[in-house]
Amino acid sequence: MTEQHAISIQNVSKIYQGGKQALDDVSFDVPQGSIFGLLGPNGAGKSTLINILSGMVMKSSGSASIWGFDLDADIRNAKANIGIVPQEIMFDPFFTPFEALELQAGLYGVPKSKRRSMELLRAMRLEDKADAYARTLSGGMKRRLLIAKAMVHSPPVIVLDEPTAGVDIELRQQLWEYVVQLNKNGTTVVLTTHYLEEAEQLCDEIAIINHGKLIAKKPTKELIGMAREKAVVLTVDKELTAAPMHEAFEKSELISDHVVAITYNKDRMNAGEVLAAVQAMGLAIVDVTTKEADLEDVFLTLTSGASE
Ligand SMILES: Nc1ncnc2c1ncn2[C@@H]1O[C@H](COP(=O)(O)OP(=O)(O)OP(=O)(O)O)[C@@H](O)[C@H]1O
Repeated sequence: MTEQHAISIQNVSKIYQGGKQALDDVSFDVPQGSIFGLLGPNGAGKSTLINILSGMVMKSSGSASIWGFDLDADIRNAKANIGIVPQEIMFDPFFTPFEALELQAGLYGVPKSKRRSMELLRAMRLEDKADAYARTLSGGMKRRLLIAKAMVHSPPVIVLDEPTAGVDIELRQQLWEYVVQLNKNGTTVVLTTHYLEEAEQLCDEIAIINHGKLIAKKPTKELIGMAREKAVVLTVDKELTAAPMHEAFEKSELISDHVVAITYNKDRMNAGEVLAAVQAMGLAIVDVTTKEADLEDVFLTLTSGASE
């Protein structure tokens, strides 16, 4: 058994009945101890991949292992080492949160002495709802209960599929704080999210899937470094009737009479050269702000480029 990867995915493909190819030869590893982001536009294949890991969807080919246990050869141990928080909220409405956790722990064969239902409810700030019916919980509370459910068997890897979809900002912040805490305590966290800003802040490493294919997998900082386009916003001394254009600029847009936003390719020129080109057009520069690339830029560039 190899222990260096929390999850290893090798050449995994999935073709659903009816012929839809949701995953096409996807391979990547999730390092132990990381917070790993799995990003992609709607329908990219993220849920399919997560459902394969949870055993809910059968892959068509390839192999995968969790904490070193092969999904095909040793599904029991593979499952024992992962906790999956699904995208959809599903509960038996007649159980209380405490009962739901006890039941889940029972399903995983966690002995009574090792159960930590109250501890998990406290961590998810649900202790005062321990004995309420699940159907009386708010959407955010249900989502937190789902996270607690995925943790009953103390798995070293937890996967959160869009955990903050439809959750208000304050609660999102709380959920992420808990995720960070969980990770600090040694749990490897894999998450899918549409909120690129959150992925950028939280994740050590990010994989991007588009149309079933892995199109990037890098440490977050490197991925952001892949953005080629940078922008400067210049305030000039003269009133502008048209945006100053130069063949080396990617784009030039008039923001107001005196302000122009210029996008350039950082491989072709630097900010100094952009300023020099504008000055050479007879304009004096009064003020400059630069815009750093973020994950959103990279994401859009990669996902639009790979769609052909
Ligand atoms: N059971 C199924 N049968 C046939 N096609 C499916 C099935 N489940 C998903 N698909 C298709 O496979 C593709 C990938 O879907 P998947 O749900 O994995 O994407 P996703 O990246 O998780 O998207 P989202 O962010 O919207 O959840 C989509 O085109 C989807 O319509």
